[in-house]
Order: sequence, then C-alpha cells, then structure tokens
Amino acid sequence: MFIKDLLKDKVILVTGGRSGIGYQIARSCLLYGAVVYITSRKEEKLKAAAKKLKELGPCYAIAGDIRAVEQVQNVAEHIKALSGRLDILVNNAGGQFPAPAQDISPNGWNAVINNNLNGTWYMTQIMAKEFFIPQQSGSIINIIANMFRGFPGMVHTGAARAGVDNITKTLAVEWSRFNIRINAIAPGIIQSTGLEQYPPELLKDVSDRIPLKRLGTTKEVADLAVFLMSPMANFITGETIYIDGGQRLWGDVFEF
Ligand SMILES: CCC/C=C/C(=O)SCCNC(=O)CCNC(=O)[C@H](O)C(C)(C)COP(=O)([O-])OP(=O)([O-])OC[C@H]1O[C@@H](n2cnc3c(N)ncnc32)[C@H](O)[C@@H]1OP(=O)([O-])[O-]
Ligand SMILES: NC(=O)C1=CN([C@@H]2O[C@H](COP(=O)(O)OP(=O)(O)OC[C@H]3O[C@@H](n4cnc5c(N)ncnc54)[C@H](OP(=O)(O)O)[C@@H]3O)[C@@H](O)[C@H]2O)C=CC1
Repeated sequence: MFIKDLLKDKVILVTGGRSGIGYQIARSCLLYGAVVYITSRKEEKLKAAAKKLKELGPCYAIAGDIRAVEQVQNVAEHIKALSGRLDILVNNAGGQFPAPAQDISPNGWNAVINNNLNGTWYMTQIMAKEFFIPQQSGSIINIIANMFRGFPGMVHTGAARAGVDNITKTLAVEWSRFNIRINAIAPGIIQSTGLEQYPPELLKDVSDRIPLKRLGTTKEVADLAVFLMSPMANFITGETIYIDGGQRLWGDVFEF
C-alpha cells in the first residue's frame, strides 16, 4: 500500500478502463485520491463500470475508439470542459488475436496495428497537445506486452508493442523539455478478462512455463502503474518495466 493521498486531485485518463487491467488501474487511482476518466468503445459496459467506480470517488465515462482521431479529440474536449486539465494518461486499451503469421490477412494485420500502435499514438499526441505541453507537465504510461524475445503466435501485436516501446524512449527525450515523463509496462500473462479472448488450449499449463509458477494479477499491474505515475518515480522516464514473473527470460511460453 502507498500513502492514502498519493494521487490526490490528480486528473487521470485510463483508456480501456471498463475492464480487466484498466479497470483495476482506474480503481487504484480513485483509492489514492484521483479524479478518473475512463474511455472505451462499448458505451453501456463503460457506463456500468464508471457507475461502480464512482462509489470510490469521482469517475467519468466518455465513450470513444482510440483508433478514431475525432473521437480521441472528443474525449479531450470533455475532460477540458469538466476538469480543465489532465495530469496523467494511461494508454491501456488494446488487444489482438492469436494467429500463425502466415495466416494473418491484411485487414487483420491493420486492425491490430491500428488498435495498439496508431490508437496509442493518437491518444498520446492529442493529450500532449491539449494538456501536457501547455501545462508543462504530464505523465504517460503505456501498457504494452511481453515482446522481449519477439511474440511468436502474435507477430502483429509484437510489432505494434515494439513500436510503442520505441515511442516511449523517443518521447522521454523529445518531450522532457515540456516536463513530460513517459514509461511503459509490459505485462506477461495476467489473470484478467482479456484472457477470456484466448482459447483455453493456448493457456493450458502456462504457469508451469513462468519462473514464478503463476499468472500475474491486475492489482500487481495497477500497483506498478500507480508507482510510475506518482512522485516516487519522478526520475524515471523512457523505461519499460516487465511484470511477468520472469517469463521473458526463460523457456517457451506458447505453442506455435
Ligand atoms: C495471452 C497472451 C497475452 C496477451 C493478453 C492480452 O492482450 S489480453 C487482451 C485481450 N483483449 C482483446 O484482445 C480485446 C480487444 N481486441 C479486439 O478488439 C480485436 O482483437 C481486434 C484488435 C482485432 C480489433 O478488432 P476489429 O473490430 O478492428 O476487427 P474486425 O472484427 O473488424 O476484424 C478486422 C480483421 O481482423 C481479423 N480478425 C479479428 N479477430 C480475429 C481472430 N480472432 N482470428 C483471426 N482473425 C481475426 C478479421 O478476420 C478481419 O480481417 P478480414 O477477415 O476482414 O480479413
Ligand atoms: N491480460 C494479459 O495477460 C495481458 C494484457 N495486455 C494488454 O493490457 C491491456 C489490457 O488488457 P486486459 O485488461 O487483459 O484486456 P481487456 O480485453 O479486458 O481490456 C481491453 C480494454 O480495451 C478496450 N479497448 C480495446 N480496443 C479499444 C479501442 N480501439 N478503443 C477504445 N478502447 C478499446 C476494451 O473496451 P471496449 O471493448 O469497450 O472498447 C477493454 O476495456 C491490453 O492492451 C492488453 O492487450 C498485455 C499483455 C498481457
């Protein structure tokens, strides 16, 4: 546990905040005193999540697709109208599907690149221009994936996440002049709603192939996100932190 008021009155946007890791990050931010905005495509589910989160503190839902520039701009306008500022952006929305590289169609490739690379970029650039650069302060956290040794079985997301890893390094330098910190979190396999998208055989006995012999929890990812966005991490920027029980360093993970 961190101190109670660690994020007091910080205005935080969590993309994909209606479920899984994003929901837990939003929840933790509220518990540490922040004002939280969540965004995702499915409006009803998003509103239901915000209603539940509101029991912990001020939480607002703004529906939008990170792949659509005008919808991202609309999210920024809403935050500006309601809070007048944004302190922290968590780029968590994303996802992909498992497929042998040779079978991925051009549309399938583009869908995953758009979601994880382009969508993250639109969000990052628009929030920086609308808030962080004029404010001369901001912190960005990108949730990517474990692509330390490539991503066999999901080449599209490996490429997209490696792109975000590089954006993280580049902007840490380029936007340091605006007092913007930017870091990434690379989760291994986390027990969350996202895993329901995968066939059970892909995940069978997967914890045996992780050195710590278990999956991660959404709370563990959220704790890392809170640390990185807090003043405790004020001298950390351009870093990607793996939270994977050692998976990246050892053995095979998926059959492919
Ligand atoms: C376990 C490892 C650790 C990682 C865990 C996590 O990340 S957990 C987080 C997990 N959470 C998530 O992943 C949630 C978010 N994920 C998503 O929304 C989707 O996976 C998305 C990224 C593809 C976006 O979808 P969209 O609405 O833009 O896509 P669309 O429907 O318009 O299709 C466009 C093209 O993609 C093709 N295609 C699509 N699915 C499949 C498939 N299963 N199979 C094959 N192909 C597939 C589809 O056929 C089409 O190509 P076509 O036929 O025209 O040539
Ligand atoms: N769980 C795991 O083991 C791992 C997860 N990750 C990554 O962590 C992040 C969160 O995963 P997790 O919580 O498990 O999965 P979920 O599927 O539960 O969360 C994905 C969230 O992103 C939102 N989303 C997806 N695409 C878009 C879009 N184009 N625009 C706006 N919102 C979008 C979804 O909401 P909606 O459908 O309403 O748009 C949903 O809330 C993802 O980027 C995932 O790929 C990475 C490695 C491992």
